Amino acid sequence: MPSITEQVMRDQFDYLADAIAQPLPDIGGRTLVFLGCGTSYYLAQILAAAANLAGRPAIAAPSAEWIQRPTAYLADLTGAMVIGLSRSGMTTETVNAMRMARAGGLGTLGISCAADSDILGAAEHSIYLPTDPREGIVMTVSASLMLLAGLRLLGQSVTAKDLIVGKEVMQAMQDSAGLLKQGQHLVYLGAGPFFGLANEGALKVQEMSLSYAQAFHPLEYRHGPISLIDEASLVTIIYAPDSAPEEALVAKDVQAKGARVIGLGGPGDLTIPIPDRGPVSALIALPALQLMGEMVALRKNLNTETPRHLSKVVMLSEG
Ligand SMILES: N[C@@H]1[C@@H](O)[C@H](O)[C@@H](COP(=O)(O)O)O[C@@H]1O
Repeated sequence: MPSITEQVMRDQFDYLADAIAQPLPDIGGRTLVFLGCGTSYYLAQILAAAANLAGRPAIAAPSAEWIQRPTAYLADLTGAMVIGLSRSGMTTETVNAMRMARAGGLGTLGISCAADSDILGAAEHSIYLPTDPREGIVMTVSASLMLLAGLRLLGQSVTAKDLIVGKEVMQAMQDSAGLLKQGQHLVYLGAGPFFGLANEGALKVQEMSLSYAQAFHPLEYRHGPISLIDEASLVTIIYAPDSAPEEALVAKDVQAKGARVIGLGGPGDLTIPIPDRGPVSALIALPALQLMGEMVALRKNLNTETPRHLSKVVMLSEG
């Protein structure tokens, strides 16, 4: 019988189908600042890249960084719209960043999966995305829901077909079971909008399976980190269609040094085809990376319902 975490991952497509046509606020033409913590920050990275690719200036920053030093990220804040992502809507740094932005006269939009949460109350505009109540500490369906809403906000249309393909890609990830081994060094590589996705793949497998994982831009990996590659390495590459030939060379390079490769949208020991849907491909691939985290955890006999040292919300105590 699948674990609850796996069941929630598999059922996420029903929640996504419900959210696919949800009305969203108009965010105008301002510079966008996407903020979040943990998974929500990595979604921010994907969305900022997607916005820039669509001709819309945007940055992503961890909420805590934005509170402390916004001008280290954006010199001129005039007219910016700050978009805070938070499943719980209660993460202290993200809520405070939203309050600070609003007090400073910036536009604010909160995206959350918790109705009546602080972030939704703090922002001028809000998007509430009902999520699966069975979702545990590790964020899965909510991450996909916030990514879906963010992509749609940027004018990307996500279709029912995209969700079907996402389900197929997740199913295909099952075939990676033969590549998973104890004590593996896990690496996730992705370019452009897929860099945030690589970060999220690495975070997921760390949270779920207590495995050491790293994420890099594909061609950056050869500039030092490749020294760690050996027979115990499993490298997952989310191929960007416009740089896939170069990324395939990285795959060959790490394979020659003993690593096995999972290629999402490109060559590897296991290749999982992904259609070229621009940044929407990040949403198509996300559930598969979540499933991979669960598969690695199961191999280590870990229960992902109770991940070590983690809680669903991290709040900084007062004083
Ligand atoms: N362990 C969780 C992470 O998994 C999550 O990504 C982060 C952001 O949570 P939220 O989106 O609710 O702000 O909080 C905690 O750190």
